[in-house]
Amino acid sequence: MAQENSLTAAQAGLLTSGKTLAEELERINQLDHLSKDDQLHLSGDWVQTLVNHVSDYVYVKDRRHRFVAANHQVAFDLGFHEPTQVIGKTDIELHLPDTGSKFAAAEVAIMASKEASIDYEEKLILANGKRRWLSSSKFPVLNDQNEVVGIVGISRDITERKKSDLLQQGQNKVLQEIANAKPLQDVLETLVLTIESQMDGVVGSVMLVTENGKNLQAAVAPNLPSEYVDLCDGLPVGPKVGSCGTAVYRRESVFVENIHEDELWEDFREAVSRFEMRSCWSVPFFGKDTQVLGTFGLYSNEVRSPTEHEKKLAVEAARLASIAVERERAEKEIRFLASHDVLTGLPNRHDFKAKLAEKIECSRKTGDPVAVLFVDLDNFKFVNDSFGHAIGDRVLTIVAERILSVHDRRHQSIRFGGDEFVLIVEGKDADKPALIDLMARLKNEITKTIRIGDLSFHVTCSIGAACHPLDAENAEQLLKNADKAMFEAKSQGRDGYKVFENTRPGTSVNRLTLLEDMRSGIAKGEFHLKYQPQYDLFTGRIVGAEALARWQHPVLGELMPEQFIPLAEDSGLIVPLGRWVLFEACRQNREWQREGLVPITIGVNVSARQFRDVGLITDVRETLGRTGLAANYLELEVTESLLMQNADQAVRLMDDFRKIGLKLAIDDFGTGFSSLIALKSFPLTRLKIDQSFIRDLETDENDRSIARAIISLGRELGLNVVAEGVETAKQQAFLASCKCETVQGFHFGRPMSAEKLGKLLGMSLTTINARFG
Ligand SMILES: Nc1nc2c(ncn2[C@@H]2O[C@H](COP(=O)(O)O[C@H]3[C@@H](O)[C@H](n4cnc5c(=O)[nH]c(N)nc54)O[C@@H]3COP(=O)(O)O)[C@@H](O)[C@H]2O)c(=O)[nH]1
Repeated sequence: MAQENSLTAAQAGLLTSGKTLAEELERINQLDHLSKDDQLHLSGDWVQTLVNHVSDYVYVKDRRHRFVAANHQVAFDLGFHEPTQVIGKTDIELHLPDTGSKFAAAEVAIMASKEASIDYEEKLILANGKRRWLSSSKFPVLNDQNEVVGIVGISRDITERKKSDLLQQGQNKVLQEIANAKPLQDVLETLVLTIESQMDGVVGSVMLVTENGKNLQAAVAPNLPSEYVDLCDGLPVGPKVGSCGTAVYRRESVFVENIHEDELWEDFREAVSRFEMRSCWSVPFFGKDTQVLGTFGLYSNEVRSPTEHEKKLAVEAARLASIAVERERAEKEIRFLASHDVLTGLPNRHDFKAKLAEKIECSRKTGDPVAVLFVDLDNFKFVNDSFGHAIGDRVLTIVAERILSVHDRRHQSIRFGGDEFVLIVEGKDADKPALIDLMARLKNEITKTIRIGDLSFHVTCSIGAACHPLDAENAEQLLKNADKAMFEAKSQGRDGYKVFENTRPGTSVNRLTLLEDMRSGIAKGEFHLKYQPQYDLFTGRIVGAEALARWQHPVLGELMPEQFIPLAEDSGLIVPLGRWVLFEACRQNREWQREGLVPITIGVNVSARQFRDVGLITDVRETLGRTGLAANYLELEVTESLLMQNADQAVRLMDDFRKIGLKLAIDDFGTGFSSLIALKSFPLTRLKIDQSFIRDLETDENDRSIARAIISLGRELGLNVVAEGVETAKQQAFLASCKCETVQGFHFGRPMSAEKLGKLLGMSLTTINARFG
């Protein structure tokens, strides 16, 4: 008995601590002396005692779900004082309808199956709106006939654990969504819902700060009334703009306990009076650069401050919001960088064809034309070489800005490559007359003076346009044709514009094809030289000839330098082509000499790209060596602008050429910007007056003055002066009156074959010099 009693007592939790085993046994032995009544109490009520003191809910319900027995915890949490107050009632009567029905449904299933349900989760919302999660185990109670008479159950409140799980899951979900690059809205919504799951009667929102830092924009507020969200959207940031606007302004958390009384809400009190929220707590969040990105707001329907736990949650939420926003911005930045040119900020050629194809598709439906404009800066390398890449970059930025200003950003402008820009023009502006007007405006704007620091200069450009459906069916063709038109504009002397003309189908010039043709054409010997004679104006003798390249294209026929030299210069092919010209001109000149003809100087044009090529001096030396031509019969013609690109280097190279004994002529003199001081330092032998001053000599007094000045300047500097482009006897007479020594032009002879010039050189002076009579 003592044994039984001791077990019963131990089970009832009466084994007291701090006693030795012997003492305990002695104490239990004494229980024998208890009264029968006490013994009854101890043996019967221990269950009741236990049940009433556990924090779990313990209950028995009959077949109709009415409480038959319940412990104190059930009664208290349902708002009663005594368990007897719940007896006879059902969950549907005791809980909100939804919660009550869910309990009943689960118990119906247990009774029907006669199977216990162990440790399953139940969620309930209490009458005060608070949420609870229970872990319940319910057992069917069977009578002797094995019929269900009710259930007995025990439920444990696992709300805290559940919230902690939900928080953990929510945080993981947010981080996963960030890692998976989910849209920002989705991530922020998960975040808000996660935080809301932790608090009763509280809803959240995320407001973002606009790019200019001056306003708030509602990002997400899934459980706030949409009218309220609309009210907040666009609010300014300021010292007294509710909780959020002020938190951003102060760059610190703002916890407003009562929005109906706090002065920060004074200006919005009336507007928010129709909504339920009573307090608002806002925690701003920051980017890595310490700039405020937005704020995490919590609204409670009670007048109160947040608990310490709630504050921590809001701060954690703000931290996650900042990660999400920063990630989104970084991604936007990456996307922007992938599709835009960093220097000018314009879209780059990425996706260009797809975009153009889309516009063409659209134009097919609407019937409106689409045009492509190809803008290419002329001699942009000159800018880079002369002023350095930093200035070159600045020029490109200025050009991009100018392009945008011309059409007021109405058309998509793309930086297509180094110094190439492409515009997609839509609607009425894509009609040909409007296109021409647009190109003229673009050209005028781009060529305006550029001022960077102390520098002041111009860049010119060549523009081509092609239009869908007139000139091309698809995006690729449209771009190609605009490029061709641009190339035509370049070929016609640069600084111009051209609309595509499909006059010679199959034979029109395509830059890329032409480039390939040129590469193979050099190897196949498709190039030849023509020679234009230069005469001594007083003796009538041929004293020199200028070698001028021609290309016998297998399909296009004979091409003039203007049709291929710019492309050769841009592509670098001018170096091998120039090497061939140099060799051929020297070889031919030496051959005339071997034939016993009067020795003359042969002039060879050298472009800027060749001049920069470190191998030029070696090429010249080798050419002279291989052909056997004496250096004083070779003259290199360089342009004024070429010399000025890098005057110091030019002087050094020219000195080297002079040391070999070469002659050096400055071509197109008068069109560039060489200063007289610079001119003095170049070891030149000859000035060639540009054709543009000769053309109008008869009518233009200014041109006459310039020509006269150049001739006298040359004389002063001890240089021979050649007037080129002489077409009339009057021009010849004027030049003679100025004592210009040498002339070249159609009036005396067009560029001709080597054979023809050889014959001229072999003729007697009287025959050939009729014009000098
Ligand atoms: N780097 C290289 N440039 C070259 C080479 N071969 C030619 N060129 C350059 O191409 C430009 C055009 O040359 P071309 O079409 O041959 O024209 C020359 C003459 O035909 C023309 N000319 C001569 N006299 C007259 C005239 O009385 N009237 C008139 N309208 N044109 C005339 O002028 C061109 C020669 O000019 P210039 O070179 O300035 O002396 C030309 O600029 C060549 O430089 C090459 O191999 N490499």
